[in-house]
Amino acid sequence: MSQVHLIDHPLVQHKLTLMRKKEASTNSFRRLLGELASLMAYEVTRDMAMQEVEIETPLEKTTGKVIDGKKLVFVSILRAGTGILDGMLSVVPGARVGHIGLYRDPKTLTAVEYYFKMPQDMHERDVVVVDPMLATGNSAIAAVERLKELQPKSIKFVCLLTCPEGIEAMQRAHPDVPLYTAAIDRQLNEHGYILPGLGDAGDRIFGTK
Ligand SMILES: O=P(O)(O)OC[C@H]1O[C@H](OP(=O)(O)OP(=O)(O)O)[C@H](O)[C@@H]1O
Ligand SMILES: O=c1cc[nH]c(=O)[nH]1
Ligand SMILES: [Mg+2]
Repeated sequence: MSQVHLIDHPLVQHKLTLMRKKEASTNSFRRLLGELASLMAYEVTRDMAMQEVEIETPLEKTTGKVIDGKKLVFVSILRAGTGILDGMLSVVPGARVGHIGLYRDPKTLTAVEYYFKMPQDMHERDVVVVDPMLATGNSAIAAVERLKELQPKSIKFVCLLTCPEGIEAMQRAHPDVPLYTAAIDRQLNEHGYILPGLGDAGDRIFGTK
């Protein structure tokens, strides 16, 4: 069973509440998502591998620890993943980036792939997949399935919001992939939207509705 990390830090919860409000403008929704993603990056990268390097301060030689950001790949599920990606990159600017284009068929709610581009040597890399919403789980499950074909060292999944149905589906399909989320909402509605949720994440980030 995959671990579920609920990131309930007060700053994260505060920003999420502002984002949920229907009157939040595209501008503030996008800014808040970026800020939230930077905060979530702290939790997600907590166990990142470090290496010791020799450095010199103005006073003497010493050693310090650094991360190897290049081994980390953020994989954004288009479109809405872009909103999280920017915030994560502001904290780990050296990370590589992959993109998977997926949209949900509105009738069947299955994920349809339209784009896939990853960095090379994925088998040497730790992957963090980002998408604000884990609803039915179909998109996340399809994205992780595709990534597993490339045999990365590890895969984590980060979202802003999920629900019991999404967690259960992901745990059934990919029990080895830990989930990070800022909230677990009540349920899905009949159109596969999370309740109370925040609406359509892609439309709210890009102002397309
Ligand atoms: O768990 P699921 O039921 O698959 O739903 C979640 C997916 O739905 C949204 O994308 P959408 O299909 O709206 O595409 P978009 O990002 O291009 O708007 C969201 O960003 C996820 O990718
Ligand atoms: O509530 C939801 C569910 C899927 N995708 C969204 O953008 N919002
Ligand atoms: Mg959408």
